[in-house]
Amino acid sequence: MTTTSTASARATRYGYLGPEGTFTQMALLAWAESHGGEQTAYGSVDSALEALRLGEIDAAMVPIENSVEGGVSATLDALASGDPLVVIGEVNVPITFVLAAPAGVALADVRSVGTHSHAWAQVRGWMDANLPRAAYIPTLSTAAAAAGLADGGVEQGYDAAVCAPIAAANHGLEVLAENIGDRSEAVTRFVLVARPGTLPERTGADKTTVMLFQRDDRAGGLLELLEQFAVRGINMTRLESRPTKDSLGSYCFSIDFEGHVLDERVGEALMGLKRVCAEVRFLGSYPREDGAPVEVAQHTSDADFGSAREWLRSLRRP
Ligand SMILES: O=C(O)C(=O)C[C@]1(C(=O)O)C=C[C@@H](O)C=C1
Repeated sequence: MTTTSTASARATRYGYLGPEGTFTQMALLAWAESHGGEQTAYGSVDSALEALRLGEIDAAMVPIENSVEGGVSATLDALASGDPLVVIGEVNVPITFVLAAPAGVALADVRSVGTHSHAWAQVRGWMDANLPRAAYIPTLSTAAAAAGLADGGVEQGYDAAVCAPIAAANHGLEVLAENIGDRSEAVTRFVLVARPGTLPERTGADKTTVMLFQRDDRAGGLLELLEQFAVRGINMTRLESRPTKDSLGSYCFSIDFEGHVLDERVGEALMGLKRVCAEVRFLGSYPREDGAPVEVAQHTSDADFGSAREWLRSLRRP
């Protein structure tokens, strides 16, 4: 765990998936440009979120979703259980990978490659074409893979690392190949997570994240959840199922959707979900990074919900 301070008076204490040189740190540095703060690197998503739950830090930056490989299970699972946490912001980072190795190692010498599982999934095509026999060694982050090579790397059990260019430079590694990602436009979305008690203001360009646990397994059960969004004109931006870990075939659903808990249609949808689900874990409402305003579907504005509620009140108290 390493701490770097970038601001003065009562700095916010941020944690991130480290060590230095991860894409997660890039996300936090982008956030810190406008928010300042003190930064502490943790070895895993779990340890960063544990430190947050224990109050050692005020917020943690963690990866949640990649445009090529999808959801980051470690983050989704850590948010689904344990003391509640909420997302208060998001940062999208374009992903560029290099293959790096200590001086003297040539591409032809590489028999094994260390990196994070999400990074490996994004360079699989390049590996098949260029190092088809290389063994994959999983590491806790791309920067941890680079750090493991810094002292020769023999005991790490791999010859080269897939990492960000900055991680290769930080550890004095040589770049054997650049831009090895299979999709040049790959992006990872990171979320800044805090303890409950902070609700970012409604901006009109917001997202909300929830984790839904069903009451029972029956035909139409998922449809019942989804129609809570559909009938209120709410657009989902991510939907994933994760095992509840209780038994085989038991799943919960991690969902991001457009809108803020203070929007009437979102409030109504959350109440609908609360009625039909065994548990609704509210994981925060926060501004979208791209600032794209939510398109409010016909008959689903705050005014529409407000006048319908007034009408009902008039019927109940004639
Ligand atoms: O290992 C890192 O550098 C990370 O920040 C983690 C992570 C991820 O979990 O997806 C972030 C971005 C890349 O897609 C690969 C790995």
